[in-house]
Amino acid sequence: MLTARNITKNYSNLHVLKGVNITVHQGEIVTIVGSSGAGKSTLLHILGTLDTPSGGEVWLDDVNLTALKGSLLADVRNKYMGFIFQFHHLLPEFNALENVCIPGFIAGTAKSAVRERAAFLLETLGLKDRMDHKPKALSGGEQQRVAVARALINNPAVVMADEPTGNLDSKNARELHNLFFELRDKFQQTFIIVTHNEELAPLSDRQLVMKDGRIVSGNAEENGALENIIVEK
Ligand SMILES: Nc1ncnc2c1ncn2[C@@H]1O[C@H](COP(=O)(O)OP(=O)(O)OP(=O)(O)O)[C@@H](O)[C@H]1O
Repeated sequence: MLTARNITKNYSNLHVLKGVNITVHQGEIVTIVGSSGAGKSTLLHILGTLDTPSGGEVWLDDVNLTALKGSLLADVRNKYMGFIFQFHHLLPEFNALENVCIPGFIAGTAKSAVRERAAFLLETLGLKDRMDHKPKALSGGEQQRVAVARALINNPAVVMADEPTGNLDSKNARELHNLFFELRDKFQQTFIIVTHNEELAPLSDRQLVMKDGRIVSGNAEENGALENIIVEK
């Protein structure tokens, strides 16, 4: 579904990504782990079209995302990708329901349909009684669940999460991880998650380990190791 081919990223003579290949399938939760500075966030941002690679291509099904520019790229990103960051980035002047609706309104979907889906998602995420609260009246875990609902509003092909539980205590982090697995099981939702969390990574469907700008394990298809593919499935 999402395929990255030979991705490189250079900042003048700093080679941050050195030829990364990835294929992510629908309904998979893929985690990207590795030491600080290995290139995880850079890779996630490139996969999510938030950053451009120096070389290589990112494809979503049969669309070459790397070739898209300007408002077309923004439209495709808003419609097919959801994002969750370490800090929720909810807009303080809007309540939970309104925050979740915003990417749906930007996508041009009928307002009533967006509101209905936002309410459904917030209810699914256990926030039925919190929909009209502004972010500052929500706990950290609740704020992050609103951010998850916002990421899901346009029914994205893939959700990219960069340290989504990095700012949560262990109980709230565990609850959010369980939510990702529920969303995968119920809706076949695909996630790519950069994480340092030692509980989440081993539970994911596939753990890609990055070292010094390369994926060094977890990428059975890249390595062509049939036995790894069989173990994973
Ligand atoms: N805009 C930039 N300009 C120059 N160097 C950058 C830029 N963005 C990232 N880097 C460098 O690229 C390398 C990889 O950064 P990246 O944030 O992808 O690492 P990471 O694996 O996500 O690390 P962490 O776990 O600490 O978040 C680092 O050496 C970083 O300093």
